[in-house]
Amino acid sequence: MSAAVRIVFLDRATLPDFIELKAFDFAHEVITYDQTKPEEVAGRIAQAQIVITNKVPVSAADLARTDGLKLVAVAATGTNIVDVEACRQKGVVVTNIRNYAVNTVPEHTLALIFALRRSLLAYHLSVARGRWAQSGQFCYFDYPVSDLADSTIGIFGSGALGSAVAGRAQALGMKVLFAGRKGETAVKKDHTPFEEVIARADILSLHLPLTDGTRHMIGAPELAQMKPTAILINTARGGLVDEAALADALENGQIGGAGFDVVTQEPMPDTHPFMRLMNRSDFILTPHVAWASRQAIQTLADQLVDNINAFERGEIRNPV
Ligand SMILES: NC(=O)C1=CN([C@@H]2O[C@H](COP(=O)(O)OP(=O)(O)OC[C@H]3O[C@@H](n4cnc5c(N)ncnc54)[C@H](O)[C@@H]3O)[C@@H](O)[C@H]2O)C=CC1
Ligand SMILES: O=C(O)C(=O)CO
Repeated sequence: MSAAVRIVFLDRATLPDFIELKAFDFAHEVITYDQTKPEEVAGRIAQAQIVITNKVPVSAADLARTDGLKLVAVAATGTNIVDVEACRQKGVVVTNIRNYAVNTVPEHTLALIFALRRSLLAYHLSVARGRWAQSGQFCYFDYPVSDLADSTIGIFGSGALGSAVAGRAQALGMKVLFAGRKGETAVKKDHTPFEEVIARADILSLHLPLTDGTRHMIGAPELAQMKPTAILINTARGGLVDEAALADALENGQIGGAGFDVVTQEPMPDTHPFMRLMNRSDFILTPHVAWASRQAIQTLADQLVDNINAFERGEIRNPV
């Protein structure tokens, strides 16, 4: 009989308790940790053959101490927490989860867009403060309200999520511009040069991975080129935007608003520049829950186990 494969799950608590993991169909033992601190990773994965991580970083130094590790199965689409190159050098396969969020992230993206374009939070809070009762008429106009129809959305990243947002935007009567890569002169078919999208879009929405090439792709120069009424939506990854520059741009009235689901350091520390923005009516922040519909998380969990079972049969699904 072959020895049981040791699977170490570093952050099970990033999947809610109501999510059930399907059975692994090979001889195995699972060691489950709810959470793992960065300094605990190396020790916990040293004797594992398979590591599951959602958001716990796995660095080259952590990999150096492993003996027999075959697979890092990322329980997410974004793999920026894993040193993929170091894995490649050690012959460790990295896989991710794909297409599970094609409803939940676009719906969350649109929710942020609707909320900002119609000042939903600002109106709700002003009603709570008694403003409606004091207004003397059936409505009041303290905050801007704009239709989405006939507006232009610039989408950065034309993969599964960018395309799914585009389809919904078109159904709402919006004009869609897919942005070319920053600094690229020859732009792909059906794409518009990066700088042109920055300048023309009423709504800019990010749907691309965090890499060395995309880090701070939206910084002070790009914010300065945006329309003063434009809003920036980031449901992709913290780090794509220079967050200090964004806070300044909102405070200086340089752009129209921002809706974020992700920040560079999660959980977000109290010292983060976004904490300055939390009482503004043109800013909304959610705590990385765009992916978190019940349906999407179950799909993710099922695909995670399917990928690992396939790997043990010799089939590599979703290699990164
Ligand atoms: N907030 C949340 O809960 C979630 C966030 N995400 C994030 O969304 C990102 C996108 O997810 P998917 O669309 O499923 O991935 P995907 O791999 O289908 O699409 C990513 C697209 O970005 C493009 N891209 C890569 N580098 C680029 C660059 N420098 N410039 C322009 N385009 C570039 C790729 O060619 C690809 O078309 C993930 O990498 C992840 O970080 C994903 C799921 C949930
Ligand atoms: O799938 C992803 O990349 C997410 O951010 C959700 O964990």
